[in-house]
Amino acid sequence: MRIPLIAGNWKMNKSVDDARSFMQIVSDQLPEPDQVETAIAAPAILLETMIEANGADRLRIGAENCYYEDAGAFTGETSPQALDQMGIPYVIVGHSERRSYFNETDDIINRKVHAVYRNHMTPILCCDETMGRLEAGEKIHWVVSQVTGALKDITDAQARQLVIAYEPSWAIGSGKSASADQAEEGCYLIRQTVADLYGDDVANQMRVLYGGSVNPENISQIMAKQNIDGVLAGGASLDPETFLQLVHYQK
Ligand SMILES: O=C[C@H](O)COP(=O)(O)O
Repeated sequence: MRIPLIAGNWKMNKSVDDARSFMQIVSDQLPEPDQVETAIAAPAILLETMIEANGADRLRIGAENCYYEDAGAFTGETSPQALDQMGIPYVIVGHSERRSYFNETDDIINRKVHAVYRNHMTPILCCDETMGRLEAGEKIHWVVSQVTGALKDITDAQARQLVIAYEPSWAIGSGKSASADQAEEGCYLIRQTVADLYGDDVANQMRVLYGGSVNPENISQIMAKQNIDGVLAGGASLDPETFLQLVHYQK
């Protein structure tokens, strides 16, 4: 059984004080992780504050990015080894904002996926898709090539733990979510790609999330789809009450 994962990605939107007060509000209102797993990915500079404030320890505190080397002369980068030492379970890799603003290629993303696994964490691998590619009928090729590129030389055992998020760029921050059917189509395509690479058993264990303008009104329809195991929410994860509504989408 795949446990649902409701994850937030704060991006670069919160101060240390914001992070602390968010944790004070949500940390004792979250479900048991074996029912619904909850996570927030935050900038590295906020992680220590969040860990300290994670009272009931139910929220998984993830990182938004890391470098692909463990240590060395890489000014300004975040060490995956240090994240592991902090007890961080998840790292987002390959978000479309990293691909477009920081020129991250499939090769860089693949190196980061390896670095995350090497340091005992799990990547939340993001795959995007632009409206132009959708309209040009290139969606399948584009999604397949991102998944295949990111997973080069990743083992079956590693792929089994993987989380992949389908995040169409046109739905991110636009207020226009993909429909539940479109989200399901993208997530199905990702699962099929993993099945082609690693077999059905691995593909059926791996969790696939949808991200792009998820909110408390649309989450139930999205979560009802067969191939969608959770969401990666940006804007809707910033406000503690809204995040709690996402987390309790079944109520
Ligand atoms: O990682 C999260 C996505 O970029 C979605 O962001 P959004 O929910 O603000 O559209």
